[in-house]
Parts: sequence; C-alpha cells; structure tokens
Amino acid sequence: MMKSALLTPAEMKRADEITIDSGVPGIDLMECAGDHVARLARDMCGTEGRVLVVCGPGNNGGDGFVAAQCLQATGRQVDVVLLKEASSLTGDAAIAYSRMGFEGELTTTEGLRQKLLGCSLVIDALFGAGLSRPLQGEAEAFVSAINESGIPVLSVDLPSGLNGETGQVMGGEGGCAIRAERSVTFFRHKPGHYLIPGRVLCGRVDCVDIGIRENALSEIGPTTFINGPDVWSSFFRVPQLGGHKYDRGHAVIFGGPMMTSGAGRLAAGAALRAGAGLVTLVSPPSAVMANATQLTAVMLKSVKEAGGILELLKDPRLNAALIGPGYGLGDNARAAIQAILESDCALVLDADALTNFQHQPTELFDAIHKRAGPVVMTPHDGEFARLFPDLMGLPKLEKARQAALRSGAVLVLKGADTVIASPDGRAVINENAPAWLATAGSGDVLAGIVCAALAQKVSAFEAASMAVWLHGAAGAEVGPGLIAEDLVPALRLVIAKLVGIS
Ligand SMILES: NC(=O)C1=CN([C@@H]2O[C@H](COP(=O)(O)OP(=O)(O)OC[C@H]3O[C@@H](n4cnc5c(N)ncnc54)[C@H](OP(=O)(O)O)[C@@H]3O)[C@@H](O)[C@H]2O)[C@@H](O)CC1
Ligand SMILES: Nc1ncnc2c1ncn2[C@@H]1O[C@H](COP(=O)(O)OP(=O)(O)O)[C@@H](O)[C@H]1O
Ligand SMILES: [K+]
Repeated sequence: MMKSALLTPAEMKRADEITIDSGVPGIDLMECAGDHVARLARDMCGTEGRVLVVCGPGNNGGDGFVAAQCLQATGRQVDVVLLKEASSLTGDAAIAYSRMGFEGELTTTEGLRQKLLGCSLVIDALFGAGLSRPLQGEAEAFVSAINESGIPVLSVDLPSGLNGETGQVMGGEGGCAIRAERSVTFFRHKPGHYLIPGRVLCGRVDCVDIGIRENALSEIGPTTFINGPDVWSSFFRVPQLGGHKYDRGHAVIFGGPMMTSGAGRLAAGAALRAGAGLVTLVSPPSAVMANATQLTAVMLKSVKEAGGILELLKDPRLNAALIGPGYGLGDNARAAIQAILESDCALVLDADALTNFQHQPTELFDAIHKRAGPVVMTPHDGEFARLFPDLMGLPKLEKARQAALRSGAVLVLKGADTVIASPDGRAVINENAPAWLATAGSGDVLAGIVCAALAQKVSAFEAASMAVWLHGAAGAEVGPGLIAEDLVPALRLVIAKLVGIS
C-alpha cells in the first residue's frame, strides 16, 4: 500500500526533514534530484540545442542549479535565469548555486523572452512544494512568457503555479501555471499530479528516488493513494475449488420502468461479469418483458412497491443491492430506496437514488449512519451538487472526503480523476480511465461492478476502489469507439490479466 501513497507538499517536506535528521545532508538530496532533472532533460532534447533553466528563490530553484551544472558538465549549452537576486538565496539552494560554477542572470520578463528565443528546452525550477500563494507580478509574467513561447518545458517537482495538494492552479480561474510536457517529482507522486487540471498541466510525470528514507512514510501516515491493485488486490476474490455460487454473493439490482430499463440491465450484466455468484434484476411489472427478452444468466423478479422490496430483502442470501440507474424519481421511488436502506445488505446508491434525496439529504445521511450494512454512493458532479451544494467550492479530494464523512458512505466522486473517499479519512485517486468512458450508461456499468464486489464481501472502500479501477481498465481494453455495452465483455479480459499477475 505504501508504494502507492501520495504525499501532499507538507508531507513531502516532512519526509525531507526526517531523512535529513537521520543524517543525510539536504544538499545530497538536492544533488540527486538535480541530477535526475538533467538526465530527463537530455532524454527530452537529445544532445543538441540550448537549455534554459528558470530558477526561483527556494529549493526548487536549487534543483535547477544542480541540473544546470550537470548539463553543462556534459557539454550542453545552458543558461540560468533568476527570478530573485542570487544574494537572497539561502540554505541548500545557496550551496547549489555556489557549486554551479557559473552565474545565473537576474532578468526581466523581456530579458527572459530574449533568452527563450531559439532554445530547445526550458527547465521550470521556479516553484515547487513551497508555493504559498498565487503567482503575481514578475513570477506570473515569467510563467506566461514560458507558456507563450511554445518551447517544451520540463517542470521540477510540479509545474510552477500548481498546487501539489489540490491539483488546482493557485488563484483559480485568475491564476496561472506552467504547462509542462513532462514533470519530474521525488520519492512519491503528489495528489496534484493526478487531479485535473494538474494532471493535464504536468504532462508525463516521472517519480524518481533521491534517497528519501522509506520509513519516513510510517511516521507520516499518508491517507491518500493512487488507485491500483496495490490498494485492494488482497481483497480481490478468486473462486475457490470446492466453493459454490453463493460464496460469491447474490447481487440484487433494482431497475426502473420499461423506457429506462436499459440502465438496470447494464448494471446487472456488469455485476454478473464482475464476479457476483448470482444476480437478480428486480423491476416493476412494466419492464419485465423487456428485461426477459435481453437477459439470460441474470434472474428476473417483478416487484411493485416498497412493501415487496422489504419482503424480498428478508432473504439473507441477497447480500448486496444497487438502486438508482434508470430508476425514476418521486414518492414511490423514495419509498423504495428507504425500504432498501432498512435492510442489512451492502448497498450502492447511484443516479436517481441520489437525486431523489436532493431536497432532504439529511434524511438519507441519517438512514445511512443508522444502518449496519455499508453504503457506497457513486455521484457524478451534478448528482454530488444536489446532495452537497455547500461543498462544491472545495477541491475534489476535500469535497469527496467531507461528503463521505457527512453521509457515512464511501463516496465515489466520478470524472476523469475519480476520487474514492472513505468516512475514515482514506482516499484514492483513479488514473486509468480513458476519456472514451464518457458515454451514456458507463456509470451504470460501474455501479454494477461495485455491487458485485460488495456481494463478494469486499469492504466498501476497497470494493469501490477495485470497481473504479476495473471499469477504467475495461475502458482502456475497449478503447476508441467504446459504448457502455462493450465494457461488460471487456471485464473478462481485465480480470484474466489481473488474476494472471496477482
Ligand atoms: N532538501 C530539501 O528539502 C529538498 C527539496 N527539494 C526541492 O525543493 C522544493 C521545495 O523547496 P522550498 O520549500 O524551498 O519551496 P519552493 O517551491 O522552492 O518555493 C519557496 C520559495 O518561493 C517563494 N514563494 C512561494 N510562493 C510564491 C509566489 N506565489 N510568488 C513568489 N514567491 C513565492 C517562497 O517565499 P515566501 O513564501 O517565503 O515569500 C520561497 O522563497 C521541492 O519542490 C523540490 O523541488 C529537492 O531538492 C529535494 C530536497
Ligand atoms: N473524461 C473522462 N475520462 C475518464 N473517465 C471519464 C471521463 N468522463 C467520465 N468518465 C467516467 O465515465 C463514467 C460516467 O458515469 P456517469 O456520468 O454516471 O454516466 P451514465 O449516467 O451515462 O452512466 C464514470 O465512471 C466517469 O468516471
Ligand atoms: K517547478
């Protein structure tokens, strides 16, 4: 799990300090960092062309001085420009500057523009983890000039102007940040490398070892992770010799009326493919015929009202339920959701199940807090806004964390950078989902996969994380032209690969 830890800039600073306190001089870490930066710079522009290293007033600039020195030592033409006078440098950055062996030039924005002419790579060593406020004045003008030049940029640690914790440009809409082709960070990625727009601004990110002590992580106790098998593979269930289908759980999908019945079918098919031993699609009588003509291994049931749902869920073998996709809105729908909330089964609430509570969210959250079984909610941003309007201004990680805490559910806040947050404070960011997944019905498939993992008795946070990853991997397997129906068969290939490697 610690392999996939993400560190906020403050946690990274702590990891630096722990390492330095254990006897490793900070300048050694910086020299290692700068050496990697130089190596990647050579990777980006080969042996030809001039490199411009733009250095800020802190240790990020220090990495830039080391990189400049390494590049010059291999015969590369290098220019170093400074945002602040060299005399104001302190600590390791001052040591790195003194060891560089040549002078950096304190320049104006116009001077920087002149230096940019004809160079083949810019190393952005203006600000990294120490960025404390939006860029303004000369710093902002430097960043704009670099972006406008169109020259490829390698950012040190983070594109300058980007908040490494939130993935947002410092200053929001009015702020500015470097748009890098590649970035190189140290020890562990930061959330901002994966959260949009950070992920776009960083380009490809390499994370390199600079000698930070691994055991610093146990002292720091990170709570944010990048999603992948490292987070949940020990929870992934492989059918056992001698087992039977009930060992794999019985998922119940509550589908909607005929005109929106496709959503329930997609979810039911996905739940079966993702490993639930049995899947029953429960629908109002009007949809039974439509479902029956299209489904074979999925079992069907017709239930009219909330009373029928309560009766049905008395069977303890029905251990996970999903309601929401194509379900419909109104008093009857709300009563059905409340009936399911009263049961003990593990529960996924998606789409209409969330929208149905937009005017009484606390009623929903109270019911979730009261029940014994776990709940996973899978809103996209629009659904999230209906339940948590006051959280909309927050950065995505914080939004998901606060919503999980308030609701008592594991929260899957969907999008290109889906965040899964647990009420206990843990969160993962997903990065394997291709944009081809932005298509009608894709979320219904995801909800079905989550339900399958819950049916297999995977804990809610790991179930949700596993499902989001499998969904993304299925999307990548299908690729261009993907429609939601393609995801279900693709899951078979994804699971085969997963079982093969685990
Ligand atoms: N030994 C180590 O610790 C290692 C560290 N490493 C490297 O160090 C980096 C972190 O270094 P750092 O903490 O010095 O912060 P950094 O990003 O250089 O910026 C701080 C400076 O910028 C200033 N400033 C901030 N915001 C500003 C703004 N908007 N506009 C203008 N100024 C602004 C701020 O001034 P102040 O806020 O006090 O006014 C301060 O002077 C990290 O990303 C990694 O690259 C690696 O070498 C590995 C070993
Ligand atoms: N740009 C994107 N890149 C990757 N995944 C995306 C992107 N946009 C949406 N997705 C994913 O596609 C799915 C869409 O779900 P949702 O909005 O509920 O669609 P629907 O209601 O049509 O099923 C979610 O899993 C979401 O994370
Ligand atoms: K930088």
